[in-house]
Amino acid sequence: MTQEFHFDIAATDSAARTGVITTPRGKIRTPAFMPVGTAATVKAMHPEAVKALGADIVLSNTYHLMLRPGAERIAALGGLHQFMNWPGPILTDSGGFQVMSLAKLRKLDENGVTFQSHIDGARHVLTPERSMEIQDLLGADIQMQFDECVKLPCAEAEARRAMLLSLRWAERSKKAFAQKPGRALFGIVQGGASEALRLESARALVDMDFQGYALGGLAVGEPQEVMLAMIDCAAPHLPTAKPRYLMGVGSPDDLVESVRRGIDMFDCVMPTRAGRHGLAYTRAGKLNLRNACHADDPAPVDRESANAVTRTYSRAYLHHLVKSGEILGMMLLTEINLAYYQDLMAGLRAAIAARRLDEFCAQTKEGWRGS
Ligand SMILES: CC#C[C@H]1NC(N)=Nc2cc3[nH]c(NC)nc3cc21
Repeated sequence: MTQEFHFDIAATDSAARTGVITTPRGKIRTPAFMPVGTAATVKAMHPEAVKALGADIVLSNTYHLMLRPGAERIAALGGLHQFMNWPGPILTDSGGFQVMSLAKLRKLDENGVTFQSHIDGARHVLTPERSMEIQDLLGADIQMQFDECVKLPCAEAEARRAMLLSLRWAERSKKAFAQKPGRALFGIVQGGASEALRLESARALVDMDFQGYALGGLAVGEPQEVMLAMIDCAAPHLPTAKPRYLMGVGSPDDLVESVRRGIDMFDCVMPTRAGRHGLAYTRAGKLNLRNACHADDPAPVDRESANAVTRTYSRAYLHHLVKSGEILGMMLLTEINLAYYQDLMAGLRAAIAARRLDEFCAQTKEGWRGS
């Protein structure tokens, strides 16, 4: 097994790329969708099932795991892979976004963020150095720099202040990063909806030289065309040979349009969260199984699906489970949605390799129009 981290692009179709990221814990086929495993679990899914659906890598979170059960405890138990029974690659987010969105009584200064846990109110401090230490204790294969995630949208001056602080924290993250064989550290391009700030951030991070680059602070309520414009602005200034990761994105249409613009990695809570709320993502678009129109429908979600759950369980049964608040409803719909997301990514990879991406995207979107 290799002890290196490297990205090999196998084919391109316009700006889109397909390839493989090789890590000591396994290969990641790109474009890749990472199921979100925030608290060391992809909610409602056995890890074996997550793997069987086609996921090569999962995401977990520094913020949640430092609060409970604790990074040192996970390290003492053999690290996150052993703890959650996921032997494949794991990417950990660095905590900045979750501190902004979840923690109470946050105080931010040049050193880092002091905050109170949303779980028990305990006081914690996150700095670039502590975030790197936690991600190292977890044993993450891909670690993210610690950054300031200012609430967006915001004034350009505020976005610039946060972007510049995040650049200084990127330097400190890189300095504190325990470069163990095969481990990677990604920088995070900031800058809100400002092309100038995005360019400034991208260029500064590239000069620091990371193993991969993420785009953060998008899909936070801005129109899709603004998000896509930021990708068009930043992606060409990121090294072609390194992975590009769009954080927290997105809907199936977001994935398609971002892959076309050269994004290689994604994570999003949509498929898992929507599944727990009775919503199914399918080739024909979205299906709300809470809707009474499904109460007597014996048809499965998609009889052509490669996934057995999608192909066999009736809409009437799924409707019943969802309306009854049964745990099995969450499990089945989470599987249906992750299966669809992974099948979409597999289709995108194959289409790029065959240099027929435009045709694939047109066919895929035509299918959604059926909904
Ligand atoms: C500004 C910024 C930024 C990014 N910084 C870090 N560390 N994690 C993120 C996680 C995200 N999830 C979503 N969901 C829409 N957007 C995200 C953006 C970030």
